Parts: sequence; C-alpha cells; structure tokens
Amino acid sequence: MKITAIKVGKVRIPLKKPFKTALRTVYAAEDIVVKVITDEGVIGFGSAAPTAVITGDTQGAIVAAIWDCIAPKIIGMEADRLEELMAALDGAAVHNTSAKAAVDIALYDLFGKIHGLPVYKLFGGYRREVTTDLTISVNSPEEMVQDALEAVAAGYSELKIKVGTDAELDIRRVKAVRQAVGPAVKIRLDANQGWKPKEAVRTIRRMEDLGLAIELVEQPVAAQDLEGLKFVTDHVETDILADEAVSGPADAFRILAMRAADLINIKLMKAGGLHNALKICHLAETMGVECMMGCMLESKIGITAAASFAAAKKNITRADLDAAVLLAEDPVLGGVAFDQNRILLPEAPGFGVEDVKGWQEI
Ligand SMILES: C[C@H](N)C(=O)N[C@H](CCC(=O)O)C(=O)O
Ligand SMILES: [Mg+2]
Repeated sequence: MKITAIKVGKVRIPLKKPFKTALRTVYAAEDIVVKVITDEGVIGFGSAAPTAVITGDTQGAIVAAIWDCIAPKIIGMEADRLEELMAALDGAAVHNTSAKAAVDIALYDLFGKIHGLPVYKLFGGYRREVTTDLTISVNSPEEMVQDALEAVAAGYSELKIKVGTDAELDIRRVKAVRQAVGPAVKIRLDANQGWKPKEAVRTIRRMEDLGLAIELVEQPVAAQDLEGLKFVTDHVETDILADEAVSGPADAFRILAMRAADLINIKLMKAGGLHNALKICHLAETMGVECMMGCMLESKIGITAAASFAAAKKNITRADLDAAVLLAEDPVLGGVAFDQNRILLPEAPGFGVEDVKGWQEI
C-alpha cells in the first residue's frame, strides 16, 4: 500500500480559561492537522501544536516544513515500511520537531490501521489506561486555590502547579494550594525555566522546610543551562524533572550522562514524534531514570498518540496529558476517552481517530 497524498489543515479550539505559564498565556489551541492518505483510501491522522517559545515552531513553519521537506520524501513510499519512513522523516530537515511529530503520528495511525492494531499495543501494551494530572495556571494564590479545589472536586488526585514568575509569590501560591487541598493530593510544580539556579535551590529548600510535600519540580531553570539544572538537582531533596532541556534523544543522552535531572519529560512535539520518544524512553530506562509523558496545548489527536505511548511503556510512570480537557470543544471523532483523571485507550486500530470537525485544509 503506497502513500499517495499528504493533506495539511488547521483547527482552532478555544480554551475553557486562559492557560498561563512563566513562558506564555494562551487562549486557544491552534492545531495543525495532517492526513496521510494511501492508494487504498486508508487515512492516518496526525497533529502538531505550534509552541514557538519551547520548540521554535510556528504554524507557518510547521506547514512549510511538511510541504517543502517532508511530503516530497514520504509521498510514493510504502505505508508499512516504518523504519524507512522514519529515516526519511528524520533526514528531511534538521529541527522542525513539531512537523515531524505530526507526520510521525499520522504514520503510526496508518500503520496500526493497516495491521488492525491499536498503537498502544504496538509499542508494548503495558497498561490500558493512563492517569493524568491537571495543570493549574499561574495566577494569584486565591485564584490558584479556587482552580485547585475545582480540580480535586472533579476527580484529579495529581495537580501540576505552574510557578516561576516570582519566587516569593511562588512559595505563597504553593503553600496556599497545599493548605487548601490537604495532604492526600499529589502536587508537582512546573517553573517553565522561571528561576535562576541558586534562586531555585533556595525556593525549593524553603518549600521542603515548610513541609509542602512537592513530588517533583519541572524545569526550574533555563532550557540551555544544563550545569544550572544539575546544580539544582544536586542541592535539593525534591526530584527535578527536565522538560524544555530535553527535545530529542541527543539532549536526553547528555542530561542522563551528566546526571543533570532525576526525571525526564517526553513530549512528542519536542522529540519529533513517537519513534524518537521511544529512543528517549529506552535511554532513560537504561540509566534507571523514569519518564513523564507530557504535552503542549494540543487536540485529542496528539493526546491520543502521547497517551498510547505512555500506556505502552513501563518506564513512563507519570502523565501530564491534560491538554484536551483544558479545551472548550473536542472536534476530534475517535481517540482516547476521558473519565475524570483516567485516560482510556481506544481498542480501535491505530489511534482510533476517524475525523476532525471544522478542519480547514490549507
Ligand atoms: C498542557 C500541559 N499540562 C503543560 O503544562 N505543558 C507545558 C507547556 C505547554 C504550552 O505552553 O503549550 C509544560 O509542561 O511546560
Ligand atoms: Mg513543563
């Protein structure tokens, strides 16, 4: 079965409320949706989330990379020659990880559909469901307490609290949330690069002294500052998770070799898709480092792909795959189902994605 066409479109999905981090404020997910089509009419669906402040990829850049570099390589290839397809994808351009992720996701969806296998089984089938946290945007302590209480009432037992705008205020934010939700709720923090290394150590140690029981702190310092990240990891008790510091397997290798972080956050948009996520996961497992599966602000296509991978692999012990529930609408037909904090994997072939409502071809 040959790949005969790649179609690219976009879909804009408003958020239930603004999503605020130390890096950006977002009001809508602006997904790029890709359809890889075969001569027998089978369609693989993929998607990309333009997150320029993290990956450098804008909507325009993603579309251009697919049209100019990836599509000319992929069209005409056999749809089930995955190894050759992934080599073509990686060789099509350097960087451009979101464009590669969109096509990689579509190719795995296609492969699963051709062979009648859900992708979570294809990658190892370790679990049939994944538990996700819910992210609390960085706001005033009062607003964050309100959001945290609503999240717990909605069934979330793990909260990812955004911090990183002001270390003193961050301590008050986390203290207020901990007091409000009680000791049973797991709290992880994401500073999105907002602190300097010594400031991060001071802040995390203060939280430790206050007994705030923080499970982990994600990306406390600038993405490129690996020495700073290691300094923080070496000087606090709390686990440190590398996010923006790890895009692809080569970054993961460097961080693992340096022992610069205790945990790694894999995201398909940073890694360039599932085939590179697999390399990161196995590198980390080899070094005894567990991974979280994370996401950008993306539609249920990307979340289904990420959840399929998280479910498949034993070494992925945490999931931050809440993007689809932060959206006010769900235009994707098929894919994962949500039951409070549980993400249930589809048993349909591929990712079980059938169509996307409101998809506008570019
Ligand atoms: C949506 C997810 N829970 C999350 O927080 N991801 C962020 C980046 C998302 C974005 O800015 O689009 C992260 O882990 O840093
Ligand atoms: Mg993060």
